[in-house]
Order: sequence, then structure tokens, then C-alpha cells
Amino acid sequence: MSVQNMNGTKVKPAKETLPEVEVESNGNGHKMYSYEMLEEIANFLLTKTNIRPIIGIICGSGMGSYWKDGSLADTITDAERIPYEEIPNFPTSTVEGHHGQLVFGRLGEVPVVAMQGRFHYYEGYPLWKCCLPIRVMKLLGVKTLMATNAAGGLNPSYKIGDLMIVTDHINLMGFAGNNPLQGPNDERFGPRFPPMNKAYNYEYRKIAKKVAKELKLDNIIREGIYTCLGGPNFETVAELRMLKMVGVDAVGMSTVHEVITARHCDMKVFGLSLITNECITNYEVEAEANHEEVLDVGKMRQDLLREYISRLVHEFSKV
Ligand SMILES: O=P(O)(O)O[C@H]1O[C@H](CO)[C@@H](O)[C@H]1O
Ligand SMILES: Nc1nc2[nH]cnc2c(=O)[nH]1
Repeated sequence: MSVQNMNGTKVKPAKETLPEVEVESNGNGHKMYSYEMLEEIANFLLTKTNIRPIIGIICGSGMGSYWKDGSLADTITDAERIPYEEIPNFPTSTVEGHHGQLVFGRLGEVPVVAMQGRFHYYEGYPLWKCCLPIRVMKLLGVKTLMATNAAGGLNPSYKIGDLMIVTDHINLMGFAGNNPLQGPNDERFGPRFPPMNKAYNYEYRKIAKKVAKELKLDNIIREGIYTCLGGPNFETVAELRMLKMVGVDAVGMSTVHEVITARHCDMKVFGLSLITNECITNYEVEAEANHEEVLDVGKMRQDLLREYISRLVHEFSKV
């Protein structure tokens, strides 16, 4: 459902969130959920479906089908769809292009769970809460996280509609002291000081390049460095110029903290960015970044993403 704002633009109305349940403080004034509470969420989900997913997929902006059937999540078979509102103590999606449900089912033979809608810092959720679904996935038995996102292309060789296999990220929000792992560490998830030099699985990246070649996607497939800013505003020219200097290829508002959370609990990670817009690094350019364009490019690439990611799921399940 969407409503019009005062400028006539379609926006998704914010949903009421469930009351936050205090369990532990992360030392930053944020309340966090304990391991046991996350287990309760996972156990609730396990009573709702017989699917036992091994791969978890996060559908990026516009990649979870908001307009018509045909996205990856829509083609999951034996699907059980569980709206976020129905999951106790789960956040809810407030962004246009993010459906707000978990889809359990199979892609080919592989049991998967897809998030049709992720949570962003700019929605008002602390980073640990944006990443809560990752820990729930872990407790469901998921071994591999496939995090997709829509991102602005900063590398001048990138074109709108390109797919970027994420080789690495720069955790800019972490530089500023904001990290999903802040607060008491629960060793049942992972160590206090997790390494991050193998964040994006090397084997998966090799497979992704091979599959792209087989699907004749050579001309649109890229590899690069992603960074996440807090959003919700898009970047200034000066900010983009700075990011370019430090080696960033694509800019978004998600993924980095999800990947950190997944690696902390020893999930293998694959990251894929759909380049939905060109980052504007020149004051003379008239155009402005906008979310409509992001969603439109997601729609344009829907069929291709469905095919590519389905193939990757099949290949990754064999590793
Ligand atoms: O990262 P995803 O959710 O794919 O979406 C990206 O696109 C939206 C902006 O258009 C932001 O939410 C940004 O993070
Ligand atoms: N921060 C940021 N997020 C995006 N998501 C899609 N495009 C962009 C972009 O240009 N910048």
C-alpha cells in the first residue's frame, strides 16, 4: 500500500513498531535483544514452516518485487510468506520497495529464506536491530547470507543496471563508532573481536564470475568496494569525491552492518550491488539522485537478477 505525500510522490506509510523489549543495554543507550529472545523469534518461525533454510537472501531496494510478480522472492516454490508484523518482536519495513515479509521456500531444490524488505539505520532502527534478522537466520540454520542492495555507481566505468560483486566494504559508520556488534558480546554468536579480512567469500566470488560468464553477463558484471552511509539523504558532490579517493566503487545505505553480523556468527557471505544510479561528482550536472530511479532500475533488472541469483543459490549450495 502507498499514499501520496504533499508533493504528490508515492510513499509507503510508516507502520507502528512493536514495543521494544529491554533485555540488555549495548552501552550506547540502546536496548538489545538477548540470545534467548532471538531464539524465541526463530522458534516461532520454525513452527510456521517446515522449510529449514540453508541460504538466506536479502532483497535490496526494488529487488523484492513491489510492482508485479516475477522477482526472485516470488518464484520461490513451496512458499510460506510471513509478514514482519506477525513475527513477535520483529521490526517492520517502512521503505517504498521493501515488502516487509519473510519468504520461506525452495529455489530449485535448495531451501531458502528471503527477506522481502530489510531494515535501515535511517528508518530509526539502531544497527543491531537492522541486523536482527541475520542472527535469527543463523538460529534457523542458515549457513550462507546473500546480501543484495541497490547502490549508486561511483566508479566512472560503471553504468546504470550493472551488477557489482562485492569484493570488500569500507565500514564508514564503524569509523564513526557505530557498529552492530557494540555492547555485551554473546560468545554463542561469535567472538568479541571478529576478523573481517575475509568478509566476502572468495569461493563464492569466483563462482559468481563463472556463472555470470555462462549467462553472458560479462558486459554488466563488475567487482568492487561498497560502502554504506547512514542516509537517508543521498551524498553531496564533495562527499562522493572523498569516497572516490579512498577507493569506493559503489555507495549505499545498508549491507555493511548485515555482513559484519553474519561474519561474526560465522555465516559465509556473498554481496551483490545493483548499480541503480550514477553518483554525481560534478557540480555542473543537472540531475539529482532519487529513490524512484532506484526502484525503476530494480524493476528493469528483475528477470535477470532472478535468473542470476537462482543459479548462484544452486551453485553455492554445492560448496
Ligand atoms: O540498500 P538497499 O536497501 O538495497 O537500498 C538502497 O536504496 C535506497 C535509496 O534509494 C536506500 O535504502 C539504499 O540503502
Ligand atoms: N547512499 C546511497 N545509497 C544509494 N542507494 C541507491 N543509490 C544510492 C546512492 O547513490 N547513494
